[in-house]
Amino acid sequence: MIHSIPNASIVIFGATGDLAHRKLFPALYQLYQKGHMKENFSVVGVSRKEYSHDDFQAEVASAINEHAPGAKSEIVQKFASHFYYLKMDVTSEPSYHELEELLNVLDRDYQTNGNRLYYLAMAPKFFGTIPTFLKSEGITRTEGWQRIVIEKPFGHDLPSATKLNEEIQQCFNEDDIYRIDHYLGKEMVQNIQVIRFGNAIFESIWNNKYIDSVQITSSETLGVEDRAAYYEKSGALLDMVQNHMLQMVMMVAMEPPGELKPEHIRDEKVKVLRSLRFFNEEEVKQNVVRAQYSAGEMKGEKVPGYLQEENVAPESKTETFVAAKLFIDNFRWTGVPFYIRTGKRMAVKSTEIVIQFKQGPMALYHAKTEKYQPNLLRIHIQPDEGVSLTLNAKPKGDTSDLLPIDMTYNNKSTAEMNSPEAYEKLLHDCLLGNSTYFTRWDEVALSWEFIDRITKAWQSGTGSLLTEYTSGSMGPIEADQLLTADGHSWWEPTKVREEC
Ligand SMILES: NC(=O)C1=CN([C@@H]2O[C@H](COP(=O)(O)OP(=O)(O)OC[C@H]3O[C@@H](n4cnc5c(N)ncnc54)[C@H](OP(=O)(O)O)[C@@H]3O)[C@@H](O)[C@H]2O)C=CC1
Ligand SMILES: O=C1O[C@H](COP(=O)(O)O)[C@@H](O)[C@H](O)[C@H]1O
Repeated sequence: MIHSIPNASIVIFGATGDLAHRKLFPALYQLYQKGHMKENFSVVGVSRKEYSHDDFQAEVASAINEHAPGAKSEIVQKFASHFYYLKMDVTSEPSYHELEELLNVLDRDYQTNGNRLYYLAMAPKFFGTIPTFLKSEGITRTEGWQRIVIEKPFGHDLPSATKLNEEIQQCFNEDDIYRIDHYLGKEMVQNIQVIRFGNAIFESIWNNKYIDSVQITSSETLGVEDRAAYYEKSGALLDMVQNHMLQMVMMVAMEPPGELKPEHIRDEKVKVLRSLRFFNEEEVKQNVVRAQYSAGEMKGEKVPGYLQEENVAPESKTETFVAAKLFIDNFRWTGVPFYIRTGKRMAVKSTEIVIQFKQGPMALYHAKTEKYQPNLLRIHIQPDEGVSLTLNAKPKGDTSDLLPIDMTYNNKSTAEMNSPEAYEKLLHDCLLGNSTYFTRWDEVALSWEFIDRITKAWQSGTGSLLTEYTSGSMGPIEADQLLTADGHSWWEPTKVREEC
């Protein structure tokens, strides 16, 4: 449900950066032009570059025109007039006094009641420093609420994430810490709950008695682009699996919450991680595949391999693709493999969840034909948003053959990725104090514990070896073998099927 956002000041640390320009300004703009933000708000952009307030407002307007197509210029101008700029090095204590002075003026001018949201759109090395100074310099000491949004990556392993968390928790209460995972803001990721718990026909068969296996694919066509400095250290495991992929697993596998309250939902999600089988080194080798893209062709154009990309070490062992077979050892899911895969430079940009149902007890029809397909429920996260259900029917006419048919609901079909919308939803929730779709510390800690075992096995050399896949493919053969060993195969994302 959409509510009006309370009066507040928003401080964006890293306001000249990529995230602020491509996602945050457009997301705030959408909230404003839809009327969810009234006039009583201010946004302070912070970074080290030299800008006047006017320059910054012009920059914000231009980012919105570029990244929010169709924005109306008079609304953009009015919206941008709420923006202020402070040149500040976040590591320098004295500059926080200037920030406080500016915020005090804005609190008064916009009657914000001292409500403040701090968004850390900065490199992770600053995630501990900023909250520490915000508290020590008294900026968080106002009458209103104080909330902080932390971008990813939240640490690079469990010890670093724990240390960071301790630093932040010394300055903000857990309830006021919003660890963002933008996949949780995606329309269809949020819809998983409704599809499951709002439809008796699904919830009653959502278990190992009726479900054969689950597949989650998030494939990208882009390569590492200009992010090698970050990506070389993270790879696909830390960049996508630790957060987005595990979040989707939790949403599919969680038990129904007692109530639709943030803590009830987050409690159920975290229970999934408690039941997730944590691999030993041998199990990592058997169940986790890692690979790197080699040169290939995308849309008829030659593209370089990962090792030829700018700022990538010539001998780099960073994985750009991960596939894994996961097990959730609980009453509902024992015996149902969860196959996940994600990678860069793959054939299509697509995120899809496929629930494969078991065959009925007697092969009345499918014994006679190869056209039989198991029933599949596909949840299309992006670029299309929707759900489809594959059934078997009889083709028209005098035949006993089978014809797989799709019943499809398309929520929205757009050429654009829906990330800005995800940020819009999440910013809206955060300004309203709703943390349902933000990650709680216990979720983050458990996901790191799971991931650290994989990293350790890879580093020790006992885990699976790094293999290769051609740019423009759907990943290495080893990822296919992970499934064929169980008599399964990857269901092609809908986009690939359409393009064939
Ligand atoms: N970009 C994206 O699509 C995504 C980004 N993220 C995360 O968001 C965060 C920001 O990413 P992104 O915007 O791409 O990063 P950028 O490198 O584009 O921006 C970093 C920002 O930090 C500012 N900055 C750097 N050092 C200081 C300092 N000492 N004091 C004040 N400001 C400083 C820079 O401005 P200046 O140099 O002027 O000081 C710039 O505004 C990262 O944690 C990233 O992992 C997460 C998901 C997606
Ligand atoms: O967090 C990240 O996500 C993007 C993919 O997001 P999407 O919304 O476009 O699917 C990924 O490209 C990036 O490497 C990662 O840091």
